[in-house]
Amino acid sequence: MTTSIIVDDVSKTFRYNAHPTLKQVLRSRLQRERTPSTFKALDGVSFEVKQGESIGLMGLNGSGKSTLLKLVSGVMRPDEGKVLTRGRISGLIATGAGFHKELSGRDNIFMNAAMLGMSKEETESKFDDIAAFADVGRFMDTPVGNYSSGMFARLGFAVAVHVDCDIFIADEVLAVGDRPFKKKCMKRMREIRDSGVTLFYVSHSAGSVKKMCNRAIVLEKGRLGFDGDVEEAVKYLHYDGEDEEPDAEESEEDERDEALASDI
Ligand SMILES: Nc1ncnc2c1ncn2[C@@H]1O[C@H](COP(=O)(O)OP(=O)(O)OP(=O)(O)O)[C@@H](O)[C@H]1O
Repeated sequence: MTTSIIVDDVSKTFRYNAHPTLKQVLRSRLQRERTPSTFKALDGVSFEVKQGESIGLMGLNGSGKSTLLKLVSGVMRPDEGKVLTRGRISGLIATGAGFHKELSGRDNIFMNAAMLGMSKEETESKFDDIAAFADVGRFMDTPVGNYSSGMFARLGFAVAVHVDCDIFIADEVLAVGDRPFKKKCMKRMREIRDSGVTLFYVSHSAGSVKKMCNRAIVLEKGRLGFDGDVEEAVKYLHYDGEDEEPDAEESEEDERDEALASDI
């Protein structure tokens, strides 16, 4: 099987406060603070993905999932290590990313599609399908600055799922959007997965990862905690003593996802 993604010993460092005020700088000097100003959001992460694998990316808040996806999609570069990908990448990394608030939904579809590598002709030929998927109705010609967060997600996801790609990245897909839209997204992602596209799917819900993915990667404070079978990954996360409270939320979310998945 062809290799789709190689992540080789990747690290990414951020500053805690990239733009401190003069007052903050002076205070920290006067108090001779020795707190570190940087931290590693990703620390020596390595794995390989074969074409057609569906990966569930899991981990607690702030563990580095979105950062990893940004590196895989090329939105960011690693400070150390390398990321190699094969083929065209599509997906939704952050709701509303790449949208111009003053432009209408229609104009943003063309602009977003161009950013994902689609020609104007290709977008024109798929426009009706994209608009039907987004289902924002008469708001299509309204500036997207007036859209709700759910409408943003609809538009972004509608464009992303109509790109012929080799790797599909889905972050925050189910975080916004109403139930019918989530259902539509899950169904479409399954179709994308079944067509042989490599799927990278971020979720806090064990239920939807089990349904959608054949492998799971768990990040823990920027490090690779687990890489392998989805069921094992879920057990691994539940055995983590820090996760008592989220377990309860997760089971509620799981129930909703179970219901969604069985609806499909
Ligand atoms: N551009 C940035 N500048 C500074 N810190 C950042 C930046 N992007 C992410 N971080 C920090 O890096 C860490 C990892 O963030 P990331 O968004 O990758 O986590 P996550 O696992 O996706 O979290 P969540 O589940 O909450 O979405 C967090 O502490 C976050 O505050």
